[in-house]
Amino acid sequence: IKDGWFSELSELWPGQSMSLEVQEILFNEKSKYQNVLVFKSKTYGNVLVLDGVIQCTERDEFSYQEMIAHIPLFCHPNPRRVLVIGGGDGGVAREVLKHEQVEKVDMCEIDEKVIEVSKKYLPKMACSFDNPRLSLHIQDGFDFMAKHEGTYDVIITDSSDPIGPASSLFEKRYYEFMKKALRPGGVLCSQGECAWLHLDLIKNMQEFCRTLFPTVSYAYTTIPTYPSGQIGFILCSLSPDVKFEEPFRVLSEAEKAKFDLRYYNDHIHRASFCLPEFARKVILAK
Ligand SMILES: NCCCCCc1nc2ccccc2[nH]1
Repeated sequence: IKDGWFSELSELWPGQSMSLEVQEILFNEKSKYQNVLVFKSKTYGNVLVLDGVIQCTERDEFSYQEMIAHIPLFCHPNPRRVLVIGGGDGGVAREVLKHEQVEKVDMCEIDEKVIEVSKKYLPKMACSFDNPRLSLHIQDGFDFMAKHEGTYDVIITDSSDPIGPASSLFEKRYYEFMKKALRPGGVLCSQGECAWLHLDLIKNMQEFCRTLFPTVSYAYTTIPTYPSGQIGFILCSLSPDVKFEEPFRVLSEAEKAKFDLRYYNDHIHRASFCLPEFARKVILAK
């Protein structure tokens, strides 16, 4: 942090950097796995940073949390068992629990320091940790996945980036384990980086996913504080009949009111799968 500004620098986005003006540093310590920083920003609320990379801000987190959770959940006819890998801020769990038919959410976060600071400094995201339907596991998601077979209807991988503790979550072996952990008709949705920055990584992941799943697709959302202002999602289904682009279920106006959504709706669901030509021809090429 220099002259009151935080700048996000990473070899994952060379030559560019997002800066946020800092009002106050709230927390800054090394956990067992990474440096954990929380600061109060001038215009984006509290900001969580892991090893110098922005993970979420209070002002725009809803875009990512709603889309990574509701795109897969509204594509499944009756999701009862859900697994969230990562997402220590609790935002994804908050969104998943809005679905009443979900009986149990298992959440696996490797770094309990992330949960601790989220509860303290990101209360609107960490609001579901005491939900009786949520079961929290402080564990490496890769190891957790290897121990669960035929259990989950939906698996959401809300990981940080491939550099650091989440690197194993971007490998084919992890997707092989997720395939085993899913129930018939199961779907998965993973943090899928950015087409402006990581097209080769996305292409490679889509290719190995196609060797494992009959249905594979890619969507993205706009979010000011992630590099290049957007982030994507990798979607896979064990069912060959799923059409991710068309929500299987659409909420009534009454149900919509209860979900209190600020980003997700069925229109943006469909639109999020429309890719610009430079990305479509690489990512969706069979
Ligand atoms: N450079 C884009 C990073 C995307 C990060 C998404 C994300 N945000 C998180 C917050 C807490 C724990 C895990 C998380 N994963």
